[in-house]
Amino acid sequence: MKVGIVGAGMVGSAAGYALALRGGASHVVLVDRSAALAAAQAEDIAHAVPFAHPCRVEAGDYAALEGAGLVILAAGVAQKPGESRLSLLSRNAEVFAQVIEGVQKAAPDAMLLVASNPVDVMTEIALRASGLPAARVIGSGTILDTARFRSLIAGHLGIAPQSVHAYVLGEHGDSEVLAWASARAGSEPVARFAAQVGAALTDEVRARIDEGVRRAAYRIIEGKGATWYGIGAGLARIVQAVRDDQRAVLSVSIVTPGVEGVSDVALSLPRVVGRDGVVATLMPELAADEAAALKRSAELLKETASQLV
Ligand SMILES: NC(=O)C1=CN([C@@H]2O[C@H](COP(=O)(O)OP(=O)(O)OC[C@H]3O[C@@H](n4cnc5c(N)ncnc54)[C@H](O)[C@@H]3O)[C@@H](O)[C@H]2O)C=CC1
Ligand SMILES: CC(=O)C(=O)O
Repeated sequence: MKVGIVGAGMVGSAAGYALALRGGASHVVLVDRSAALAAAQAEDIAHAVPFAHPCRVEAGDYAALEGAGLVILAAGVAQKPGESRLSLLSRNAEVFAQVIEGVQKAAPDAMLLVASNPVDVMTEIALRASGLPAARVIGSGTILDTARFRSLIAGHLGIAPQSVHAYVLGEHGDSEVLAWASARAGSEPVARFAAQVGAALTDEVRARIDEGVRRAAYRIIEGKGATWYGIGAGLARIVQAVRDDQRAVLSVSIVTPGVEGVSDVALSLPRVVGRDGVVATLMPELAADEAAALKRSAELLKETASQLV
């Protein structure tokens, strides 16, 4: 599959690199308002290809996206230390007005995979501007937060993160919801698994994991200016699910008809992802406090998106 990436900064280039290493695309085209940056990133990523899988990597303008099956949108501004994702909205909404027009002229049917923050609201903007079906305008949503959650639970239990089945729901941002009630390690509820391996999930441990997930981006941005490896791998994972029609269950964001009484809001739930985009959505079992937090997250996103109209 030919994959376009608009925005060849840290996130876009990390996604291109992850695609090249994972063999997630046959052809990657990087587009940026700085043609020199896109060209440099494409050349650098192309030099990884001989060590990985066959893949043509090049830079281009929007016209070069023609024939792309999917376009990753990673253009715009990123958070400065201490800044929230939601504070980026007006600046990135302006960027998307140009970017989506450019993408649609060249590849009107390409699926859109949104990474730019605030990713849930940007997904709704991309949906409205493109006129594509909601299932084909996917935000990376909480795929990264879910990875952080699994990795911290796994570290506590002393097992591989791949053996943890747990999701972060709602906003990719401060109001996100760690779904503990449905979390499993192997086939066991995490608390039962934890008791069996002598690593009790006390309130203190849960609070430490919650903070570790919710504040991860702030910590990393403070330390190195931006985050890119985790999301780059997450974006490549979503692309592979689409390309290979995997029907993988991933926590991604699309505009959703109804969540906890809130209508038409983009947020993350576990969703089945394949060739046609999101083909099904799951509502995990939630504790009462988790359901209330998901409702608050949905209301916050709905309110934020409504300010754009
Ligand atoms: N969804 C997620 O989990 C994550 C999302 N992000 C978000 O991804 C976005 C990109 O972050 P970085 O790559 O770190 O930023 P960056 O500044 O390194 O890259 C952004 C790129 O967008 C380009 N750009 C800006 N306006 C453009 C336009 N009109 N047309 C084409 N290209 C344009 C810039 O030239 C720049 O190369 C940010 O909004 C950031 O918050 C970052 C990490 C994780
Ligand atoms: C920056 C961002 O959204 C993240 O790393 O979660």
